[in-house]
Amino acid sequence: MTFELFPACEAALAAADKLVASARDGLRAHLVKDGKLDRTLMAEHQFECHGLSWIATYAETLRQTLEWAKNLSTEGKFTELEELILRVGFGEYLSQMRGGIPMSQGEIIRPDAMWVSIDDVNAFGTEEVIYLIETGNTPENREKIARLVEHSLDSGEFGNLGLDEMYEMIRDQFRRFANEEVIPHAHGWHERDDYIPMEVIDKMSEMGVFGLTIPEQYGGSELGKTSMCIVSEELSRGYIGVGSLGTRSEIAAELIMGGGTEEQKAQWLPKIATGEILPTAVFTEPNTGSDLGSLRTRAVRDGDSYTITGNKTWITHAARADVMTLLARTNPNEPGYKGLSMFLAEKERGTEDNPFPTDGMTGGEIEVLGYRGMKEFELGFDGFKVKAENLLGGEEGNGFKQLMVTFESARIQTAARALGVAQCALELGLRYATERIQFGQPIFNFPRVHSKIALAVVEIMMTRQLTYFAARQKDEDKRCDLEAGMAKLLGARVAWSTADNALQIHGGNGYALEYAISRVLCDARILNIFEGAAEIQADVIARRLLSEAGN
Ligand SMILES: Cc1cc2nc3c(=O)[nH]c(=O)nc-3n(C[C@H](O)[C@H](O)[C@H](O)COP(=O)(O)OP(=O)(O)OC[C@H]3O[C@@H](n4cnc5c(N)ncnc54)[C@H](O)[C@@H]3O)c2cc1C
Repeated sequence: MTFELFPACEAALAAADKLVASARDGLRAHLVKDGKLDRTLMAEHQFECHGLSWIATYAETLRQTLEWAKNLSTEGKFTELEELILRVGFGEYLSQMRGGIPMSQGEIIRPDAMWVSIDDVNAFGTEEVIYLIETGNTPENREKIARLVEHSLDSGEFGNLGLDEMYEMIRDQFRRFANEEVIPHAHGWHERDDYIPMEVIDKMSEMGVFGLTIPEQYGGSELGKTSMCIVSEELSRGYIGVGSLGTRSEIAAELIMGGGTEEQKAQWLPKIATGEILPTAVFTEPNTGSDLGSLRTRAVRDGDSYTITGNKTWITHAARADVMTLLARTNPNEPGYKGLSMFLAEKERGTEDNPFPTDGMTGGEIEVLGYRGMKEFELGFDGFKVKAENLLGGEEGNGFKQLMVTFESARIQTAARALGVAQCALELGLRYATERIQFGQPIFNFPRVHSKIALAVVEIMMTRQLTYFAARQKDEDKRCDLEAGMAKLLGARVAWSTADNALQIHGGNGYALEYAISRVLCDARILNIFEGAAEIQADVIARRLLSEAGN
């Protein structure tokens, strides 16, 4: 049977939503005690709960992909490539929802594991779902996509992103910047473990990267999160380190906007917006990563200052930063989140020879696989002073709450960085596949090679639409923690799988340090770890989905 494409996708989406509801109900039937979600039971059944997060993420991704396609169609811009992306994307994700979704390599979640009844699994197999699965991710469609993007390296056209003119202009500007100022140098910076040169950061300041989302009143461009996504993706396509330079400014600005006093906003935001001061985010400790609520670094009030004592680790760009958004415990009698406060801790910018010149603070570099260009440090604080006026919001005990307000933006931005890394890997894989000759022809001609390219084109576009959706929600002041978490979760997986597949396309050369894809693989790996590790992200999403349905 043949169906009209959009109505078939609508019907399949309705079936997908029912499957998600069935998984959620199945889980709740096992995890709710006395009408309340039992956290201990939830922890015991983490695999199943995280499965719910993944199928819900797939359903939301399909919804946003269909919205994108319909909007393009209305504007007369729905060409063969976008139609193929929609077809392959729906076919593949529906098929995985029925048969099993990879939460990580080897961890496949299937409906029956979430107590979805066999009847509900069968009900998911509607005529439209079967039609889309059978006609979607076929070898013919993958080859057509591959042929349509085969010569797209110069134009950067891998399907219409669905952006309006203003966003396209921003994208163009940053794409050119990445092509000219970043890509030619990125691999050298990585190989030598160099800092990204200050001249590059200065140019980014001039282009307004650090003040993109800061209100005009404080010297920013007040452009919103969609612009932030576009800029972060294009810069990260050049190099993840460059795309991540804005992350700390974004976190600091969000913290100050959300929790700062008027004086703090006036003092800090204009300088962050212009790039005059570079912030760093100081949260993680040697014994405290995902479980931030138990962190131990102490801040003790002593007249008009606080004295900080403790150890932090994994602090990105710490030496070159001018201010630290530092989370510390002000109330030792309150062991959880409530005892934490956030500080805007000033420090002197370090140099290569003297990275940590400020009194009361020491640091040592952590050597890393990828994500270089800013360097990572462990920090020691012993008698380090912060002015009392630099307690964020002027009131103790709000640090974790203030940080939580920034999670949505930070996750959207990280999803965008993941998309940039994935796009970079896709382009490297495509270039190599079209240039490398084996058995008398470009390896691109072999289905197992061009399929990898085609599926990357599809998944990147779908994840992009989910990320843009979260950004739009944020711009409209709507709660979007769920969508932001989903975009981050999926984006990190797509970045990793695309980088891994692109390296595979390079064969042995991909394993050589001199080839850029070796770096991109290492860069992609971090995305599943920071800004909420994949397991934590899935847990947060599951908790929200399971709680929403009842208590
Ligand atoms: C390159 C890099 C840069 C970073 N930059 C910064 C920075 O600038 N500032 C900063 O403060 N921090 C930074 N971090 C730290 C980062 O945020 C943490 O690594 C992250 O929060 C995870 O914490 P952890 O490493 O202690 O892992 P852990 O929390 O020990 O987790 C280890 C593993 O166990 C899993 N796990 C933990 N708890 C659970 C659970 N309840 N259920 C299921 N699985 C669980 C995790 O998902 C993970 O896979 C950076 C880290 C890296 C590697």
